[in-house]
Amino acid sequence: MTATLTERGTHRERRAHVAALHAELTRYGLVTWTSGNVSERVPGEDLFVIKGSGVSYDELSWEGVTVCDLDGGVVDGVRKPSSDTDAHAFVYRSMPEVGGQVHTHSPYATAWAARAEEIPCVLTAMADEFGGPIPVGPFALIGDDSIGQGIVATLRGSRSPAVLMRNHGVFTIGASARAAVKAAVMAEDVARTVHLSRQLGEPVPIAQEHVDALYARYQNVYGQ
Ligand SMILES: O=C(CO)[C@@H](O)[C@H](O)COP(=O)(O)O
Repeated sequence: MTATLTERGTHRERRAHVAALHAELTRYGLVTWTSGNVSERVPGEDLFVIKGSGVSYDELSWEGVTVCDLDGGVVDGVRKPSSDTDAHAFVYRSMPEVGGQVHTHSPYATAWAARAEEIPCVLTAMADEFGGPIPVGPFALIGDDSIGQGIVATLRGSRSPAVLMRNHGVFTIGASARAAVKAAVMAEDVARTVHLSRQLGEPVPIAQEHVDALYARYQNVYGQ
């Protein structure tokens, strides 16, 4: 990652959009202090925008979001980009269909990550959004593209847009940053419900044919 840190004010609208999406992370209780981040690809430009490292959510405006190239180098901005910039860059380079990414330490889902245990598909809402269990990715150190490699290795070929990176937290992908935020919100919701269910006994799995049918309906028919 290079850091020229000069502000030219490019991609201001997308940076403002990504800055505003961070409010969803606090709204749903997915992050504490300055943990977590959101990024979004700039279509057609081999660039993405990502939260500045350690920037307070209360102060986050477009200037708190930095423009990077797909190697993680800073292109425009006055904030050093997120610690996870190289990880996000690796995912954007490896998965052209990904338009947005989110990272959180949301408590219930991260509790599953701490146990390196996938969340089994025992809720229709899981079949809808994740198309099966939420998988666990490998342990990876923070700061280079190791996390990105783990995300790609786990999610490539999976229907889940979320991975629980072992001992760390939740990383989600989507066609847009908003879609990745939704996956992060839903991941925490089902992590909590399945945890509660396990306090009552053993949750009942959903048959694969029903998971497939639910996923197809939600992805293709649900909504307006
Ligand atoms: O856990 C990590 C690193 O993966 C981050 O979520 C930090 O919690 C926030 O880092 P910045 O995005 O602010 O650098």
